[in-house]
This record gives sequence, C-alpha cells and structure tokens, in this order.
Amino acid sequence: MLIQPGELLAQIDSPADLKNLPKDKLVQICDELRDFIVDNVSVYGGHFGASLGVVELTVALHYVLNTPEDQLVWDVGHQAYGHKILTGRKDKFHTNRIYGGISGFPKRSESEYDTFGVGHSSTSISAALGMAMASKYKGKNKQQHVAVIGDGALTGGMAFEAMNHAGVSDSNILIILNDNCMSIDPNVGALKDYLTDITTSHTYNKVKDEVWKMLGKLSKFGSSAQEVISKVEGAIKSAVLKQSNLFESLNLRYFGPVDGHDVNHLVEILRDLQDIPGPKILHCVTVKGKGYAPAENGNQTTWHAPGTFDKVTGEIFKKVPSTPQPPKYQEVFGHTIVELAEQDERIMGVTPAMPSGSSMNIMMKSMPHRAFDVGIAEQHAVTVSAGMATQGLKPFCNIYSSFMQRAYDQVIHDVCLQNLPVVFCLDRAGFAGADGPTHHGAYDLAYFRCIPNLVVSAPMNEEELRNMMYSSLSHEGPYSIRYPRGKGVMPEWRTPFQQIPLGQGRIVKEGEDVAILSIGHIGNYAVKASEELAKEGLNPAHYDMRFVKPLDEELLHEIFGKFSKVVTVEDGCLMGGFGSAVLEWMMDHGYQAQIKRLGIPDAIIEHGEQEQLHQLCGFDAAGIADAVRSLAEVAKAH
Ligand SMILES: Cc1ncc(C[n+]2csc(CCOP(=O)(O)OP(=O)(O)O)c2C)c(N)n1
Ligand SMILES: CC(=O)[C@@H](O)[C@H](O)COP(=O)(O)O
Ligand SMILES: [Mg+2]
Repeated sequence: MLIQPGELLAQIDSPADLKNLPKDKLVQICDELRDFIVDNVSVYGGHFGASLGVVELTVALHYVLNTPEDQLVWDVGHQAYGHKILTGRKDKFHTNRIYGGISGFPKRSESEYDTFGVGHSSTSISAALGMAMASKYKGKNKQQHVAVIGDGALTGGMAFEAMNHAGVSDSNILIILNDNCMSIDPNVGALKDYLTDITTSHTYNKVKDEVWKMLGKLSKFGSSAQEVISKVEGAIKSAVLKQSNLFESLNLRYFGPVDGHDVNHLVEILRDLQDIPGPKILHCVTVKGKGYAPAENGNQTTWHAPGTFDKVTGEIFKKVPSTPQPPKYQEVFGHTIVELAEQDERIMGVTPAMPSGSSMNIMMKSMPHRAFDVGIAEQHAVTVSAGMATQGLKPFCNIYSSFMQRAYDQVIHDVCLQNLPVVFCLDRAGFAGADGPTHHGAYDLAYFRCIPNLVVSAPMNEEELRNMMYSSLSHEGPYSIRYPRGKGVMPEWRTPFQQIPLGQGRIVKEGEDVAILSIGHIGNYAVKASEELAKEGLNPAHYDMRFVKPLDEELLHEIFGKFSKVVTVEDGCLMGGFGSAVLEWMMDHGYQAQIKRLGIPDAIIEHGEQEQLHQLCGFDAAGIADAVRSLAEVAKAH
C-alpha cells in the first residue's frame, strides 16, 4: 500500500523544493511530514517517537542549511525519518527497513544527504567535527557542520571525547542537543538532572533571554551577529555561563534552551547561528512522540518502536496466538536473573541503556538496589561490572552483541586479563533483522573466542539459557552467554536449574555419514533439517556444542573418530568463529574430515527479517539440509 503524502509534502522532492516554500508554509509542511510518518510507521512499523520529536528541527535544518553541501549528521539515526522523506526518499519510504528497501538509519550509500552512516549511538559530534576539520583544511570556510544528538546519546563517552576536542578545535561546528528527557527508556544519570536544571533554572533563563533579545535585534539594526554576540559574550561568560554551564566550560558557546517545536523560531535561530563561527551548541527541548497523542502522552518507551498500530485508536497490533508461545530469550534472561538473585546475594545487574530491550527492567523493578541502567555507556558498563567483581560480587552485564563491540578493550583489559568473574549476556546475537548491519550481532563469537580466560557459550533453547546462567555462578572467571533477538522454542521454559559442566556439549541426535555441529539457537534449524532429510532416507547426527570455548574435546574426539563429513552451523561470522574453532581443533589433533562451515560470510549483510537473512546466507533449515546432502553424496560416492 503506497501512502499518499499531503498536498504540500507531495511537491517536496528535495530540500531545494523545501527552501522555495514561503516561511508561512513551514507549519503546514511540519504537519504533513508528521502525518506521513504516522501513516507509514503505523502500517509498516519502525522507530517512531524519536522522528516525531524532531519534525520541526528537521524542517528548519533543511530550510536553512544548504544540504548536502552543508553537512548534517544525525546521531543514532533512528530519528531521521523526516530527513529521509525530505531528501528524495518519500516515494520509497514504505520500503523502510524491509528487505531490499531503504535502511532505517542514514547510510552514505543510500543518499548524498546521509553524510555519515549511523546506528550506534554518540558518534555524531566526532564525525561532524572531522568533517569540519576537513573543510577548514581544504579552505571551505562557508560550509556548515551540524551534529544532532539526543540527550540519551549524550550520555555516551564518545560524545564527551568529541566535545573535549571540539572546544579547542576552532572548527565551525554546531551541536544540536535534542533534549526530550528520554533514551529508549527514561534517560538516566547526573547529566539528565543537569539538563533539566538548566532548562528550568530562573537565573540561567534570565541571562539566556537577554541573549535572545539581542539576537532578535540583529536584523533590525543591520549589525552582524558576530558583533552583537561578541558584545554580550564577555558579560554573560563572566556573569553566569562560564561558571555554571558545562558546555561553556568546555569552550562551546551555549544557546538555549529553546522550544524545539517552534519551527519559525528555529529557522531564525539557525540562521543567526550560521554567522557565528567556532564550536557551539544549541539546546532544543522537544517531546518524544510529539503530535501523536498516544505516543506523546502514553508510554514513550513503548512508542520508541511500537510495531504496527491503528493510527486512529493508537492500538498497537499484537498477534494473539491460539496456543502458548515460547517466550523471548530476553524475557527468559530477565526472569531468570531475578530467580537466581533471590538465592544468591552476590548477583547484580548492569545494562547500558537497554532495560526494556534486555528485560533487565524486571530486576530493576524488583531489586532496584541491585540492577542498574548506566546510560549509553557500554565501556563503563563492562568496567563498572569488573569493579564490582573485584569486591566479590557476581555482576551480570547484559549488552547487545553489536553494542559490545564498543567495549572490547574493557572486556580484555579490565575483565579477562584479571580473570574477573563477570557474566556477559550478549542479547541480539546473530542477525538483528530490520535494524540491519549496524545492529547485527555477527562478530562476537570470533572476537570473544580469542580472549584468554573467557568462556564463550550459546544456548540452543530457553532451558539451556537458564542453565548456563546458573552454571556461570560457580565459574571463577569471565563467562559469556550469547542468544538471539526474538523467541525461543519452549513454551514451558521455567525448568529446574541444572549445572552444565564447563565446556560440555550434548548429542541431540545420533546418526550416520554426516555430523552437524551447531552452536546456539540456530541449532533448531538443524533439527528441522534432520527431519526433512529423514524423509529422504538421510540420517545425519546432530550435536549441540553449547561452548565455543572451551570446546568439548571429548565429544570432538568421538565425532571426528566416527565421521569424515562434518557441517558446522553458527549465526556468526565464518571468519574466526565456531566453525573455525572446530577446524583448528581438527587440524591440531590430526583428524582429516571434510568440513563445510555455514555462517555469516565476509560481507555486509543488509536489513531484512531474520529468517530471510538466514536463508540468504544459507544456514536456514534448507541451507543446512543442502550442505548435508552434498556431503552425504560425496560419502556415498566413496
Ligand atoms: C552504542 C549504542 N548503544 C545503545 C543503542 C540503543 N539505542 C538506540 S536509540 C537509544 C536511545 C537514544 O536516546 P536519545 O539519543 O535521547 O534519542 P531519542 O530516542 O530520545 O530521540 C538507545 C539506547 C545504540 N543505538 N547504540
Ligand atoms: C535505534 C536502536 O539502536 C534501537 O532502538 C534498536 O533498534 C533496538 O533494537 P531492539 O528492537 O532489538 O531492542
Ligand atoms: Mg532523548
């Protein structure tokens, strides 16, 4: 279903068309843009509240800036739907996040207006600063560089590293702080309190009003913004700002807070700021979900990415299955950690800004003094867990596989070198689905298995996840457990805990000719493949190896003693992953089997449904069956 834009939006194919509109049409274009986002996301799904919150900012930015010559960088990029629609992708917007369609995030290969590929948080200031430095170096002094960063993304350390640099860089960069008091869940931390304070402080706002009054006089008196600013700057800095404003202290000229939903005012401000050289920050106060009542006034976390919904009633569509369904892995984690923590007072929970996504919110609610959201701060999450572990605690640090990439050094340096007993739970391991390559958890098996001391495990089902969490408690070093986005396979999952001996795999099915060795949830495809193959008279054996490190050597001796044809299956990168581990082991132990490794190839795999991507990479049930067939044929031929 192609959704029709409003009358005015229909005429906008690029920012140049937008710039041709008279200023009195800007409110209308914002309304139509908002409606178009609501219409599309309600039908096709995707991120929602964040884009609604920056409609006015998006219109104002493209109205004032000369994009794509001026460089506009969106942080995370989940709020950039309006930007996509205004920059030539309106007609493709119904393909957003769908296999073969446009990406849900800005992407350089998709449009010249997407200046920087994003998806992971807190990169925008660094990227925009790099662009500004390049412009300066090339003598392109007129070019503008703008980073739009949310209050959640500002909690990420990289944002501070970038501001620390920007403040002394003398580069022409504008940071727009899109402050809606929300991350995916409510934003957390002292910085959030600080932003609320400067938004509400009377003293501060008095000074701020003076500045804006003077800015308002610019056009009247015909003076340059630079002149006026320099006049007021000294007074403001010595009076209040320098002492009380964090950003001013970092040498960033601070403007705001301003109403991020007043498009006409935003246009004026952005125009004025264009004349002010050097690093500066504009603090915009916005509302996540603005303009769509259920999102604005309801649970903003739910409306971050609600799935499809009835746009009139605000009812979010949920499939109601007729039979009991397996839980999501994240829910098994969330309930199990509470169950374990009730029995073991050493257990603590840490999540970097994903309480709902990881289900750590269950523990945060029932044990608020033992489970913490530390902000979008994966590096800190790992090291703060390491600190707790030095004191005899048993932290479960839950991080999405792709976000864990951020904290690699902390895992090695702060946890594994010291052999500290931190349990890493890597959610969203394997293909993330519609979020695409920025979010696929493709690399963790490979990047973890080379680290000494670290246990690398992956459950094939909910029961194994519970048992691995339970077993990690008696391990005296770091222990990682990876599991995918979405549902498991066991409707009755609350099974009694059982110890899984370290590095012990299990046989799922005896067989002959070919052995399938799987790791993690993806092994359920092998079960299906075996069922299909049985219809053809083929009977492969299947082993759920459970650990990539340490490998089950006893089981491997048994397998390679019996089979000369082996298929390995993983939902991780082939290079250096589980199959590589098995191959290395085989060579080191003098076996000579033919091994076919199935997994993610050395390529960027785009967005799509998880199953589509498994099929694309040839490790769905059909792909596994094909691999077994081809090896079985070779076996017969001999
Ligand atoms: C490194 C990293 N960690 C976690 C996330 C998941 N994530 C995506 S958006 C988001 C919240 C961002 O909040 P904010 O920047 O304030 O944007 P808003 O949604 O409020 O507009 C989080 C935690 C991510 N994208 N990248
Ligand atoms: C933009 C972002 O990074 C998150 O919103 C992400 O899309 C969440 O993914 P899940 O839906 O898997 O929690
Ligand atoms: Mg926010």
